[in-house]
Amino acid sequence: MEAPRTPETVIELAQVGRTFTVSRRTGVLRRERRVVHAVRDLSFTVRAGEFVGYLGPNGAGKSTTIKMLTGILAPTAGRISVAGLDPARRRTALARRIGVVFGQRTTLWWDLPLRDSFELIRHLYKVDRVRYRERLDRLTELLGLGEFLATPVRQLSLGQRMRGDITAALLHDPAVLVLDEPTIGLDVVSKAAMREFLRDLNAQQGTTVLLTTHDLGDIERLCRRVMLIDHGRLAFDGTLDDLRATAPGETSLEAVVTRLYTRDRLFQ
Ligand SMILES: Nc1ncnc2c1ncn2[C@@H]1O[C@H](COP(=O)(O)OP(=O)(O)OP(=O)(O)O)[C@@H](O)[C@H]1O
Repeated sequence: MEAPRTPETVIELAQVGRTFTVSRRTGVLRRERRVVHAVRDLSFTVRAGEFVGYLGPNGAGKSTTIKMLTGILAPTAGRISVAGLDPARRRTALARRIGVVFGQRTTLWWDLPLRDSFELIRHLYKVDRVRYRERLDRLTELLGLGEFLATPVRQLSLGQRMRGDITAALLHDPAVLVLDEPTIGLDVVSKAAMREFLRDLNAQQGTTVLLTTHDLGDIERLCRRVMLIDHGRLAFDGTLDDLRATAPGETSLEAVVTRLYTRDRLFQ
């Protein structure tokens, strides 16, 4: 009998660190320089087809990690590989293999109709015209984009814009999708639809998803695995059940996570 194949590793971080040097004025002619460790000694792997939640309190280092995974920031220590590439050195090549959505800001062209933004993205990523057409039709149907494809992005509601951003991130059929607060500000119906879409994408197409969110409903409904980062370090990595088991007696995930966030300190 053949041994089951272990899915390949698509994201790998080995002892990754990222520091920022900040300076502040402490007197008329004096400045004090301070080194901020946004991420320290961070190591983890994500395998193809996983749906991983990446949690942490404000300032924990989530955005810094995502920026390093997508090549926007280079690490100051350690090694990163995403889809077999070093993100900071191979940013353009990586862009063809991953999709990224920042819930707080759009990657679409503000003044252009949604359809034209997609067409520009097709050119940027050199997506074959026939495959692009098929994919756009499919995403239009799944995300209900039809009625506002001709609308300029600036006139879209937040929920419509978010569906546009998700489509833009998926047009080139990436193997990895990185989501930074994709449901922020969405109403309950739009949020449920977005979650259902993401769950199907992962289950049916095997797209690997790394999701950062402060919405624990996203985590409960989507993620089998959860990583928790605190002060730039990995504080927890396990299944949702493992996470619940860290705080026996707590019934809600919110209470469990609150306990972990505040275990050692409050607002340090
Ligand atoms: N460009 C920068 N210059 C200086 N310090 C920075 C910079 N970017 C991030 N930091 C610091 O690094 C730490 C981690 O920030 P990061 O934005 O990664 O946190 P986060 O987990 O995404 O927080 P939030 O949930 O509030 O978005 C914080 O202390 C932050 O002030």
